[in-house]
Amino acid sequence: MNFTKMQGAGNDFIVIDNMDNSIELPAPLIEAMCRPHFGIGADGLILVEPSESCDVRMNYYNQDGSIAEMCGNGVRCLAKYAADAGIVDASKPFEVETRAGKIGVQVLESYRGVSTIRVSMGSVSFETQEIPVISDKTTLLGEKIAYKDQELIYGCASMGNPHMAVLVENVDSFPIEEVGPYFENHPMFPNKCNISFAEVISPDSIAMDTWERGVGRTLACGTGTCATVAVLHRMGLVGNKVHACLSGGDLVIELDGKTVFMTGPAKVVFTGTYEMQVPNEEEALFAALREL
Ligand SMILES: N[C@@H](CCC[C@H](N)C(=O)O)C(=O)O
Repeated sequence: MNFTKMQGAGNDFIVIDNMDNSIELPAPLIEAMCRPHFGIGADGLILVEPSESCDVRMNYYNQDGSIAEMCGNGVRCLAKYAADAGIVDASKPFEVETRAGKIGVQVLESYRGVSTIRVSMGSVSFETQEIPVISDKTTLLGEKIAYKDQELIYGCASMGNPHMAVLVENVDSFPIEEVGPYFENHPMFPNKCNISFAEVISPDSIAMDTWERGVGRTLACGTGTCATVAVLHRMGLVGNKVHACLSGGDLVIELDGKTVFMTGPAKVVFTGTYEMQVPNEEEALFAALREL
């Protein structure tokens, strides 16, 4: 199977052309392809598909093979792929269909293989029912929650997928690997949750990292950054244009009412062919074949 490996701010994806709708990938096969060291290795897998309502469709899967409604860094990579392959005319803005709705995309510039892409990410929602998060309250913004002997301040938001933003004093020393999975699988989140840890540096600058649902710690999360900036803005901690410094790169987030815009990079890393019959992956392959 031919694929293109791409990354946006260090969040990496296997991108596969499915414009003829001929490819259906069972979850165990996606997991095998994304598995670091044994597979191609990626945080997620994107099938580039035709759309009836937009210029192109993003069919997104997490590293563990689970479906996600939306991926911010992934949509920039898909946009670059579609532009480079001539699937869309990138000289003007275009639209991408996702499970979270229509996303507006504009390729701002391409320089030395890196495209800078501005994405209209749609509306943020703070409604607990929409996120979803189980609570008596209609929104959770600036709430306190206990973790072991600590009291953490957090807020929740949806960018089509669920997010919890936790305020931390120092993102580099915070035990993300421990706290991330605890909240990802917390009973308050019926669909699990992406957990971002944010340090406010100034009203227009934050440092953050995300523990992603279905993946683990990643170098950047686009929807997580949008949700976190929106939560921090509602808590009065940042303005409406914020520079986010993530482990894998930087994103700029702008808020216009409830609409969120994200600007960041997208790059092709390499192209290749995935050999399906690798001995170490026999079990995953058999499981995948059983599902076909
Ligand atoms: N990396 C992404 C988010 C991918 C989906 C997420 N793990 C989920 O399950 O919702 C991004 O850049 O937004």
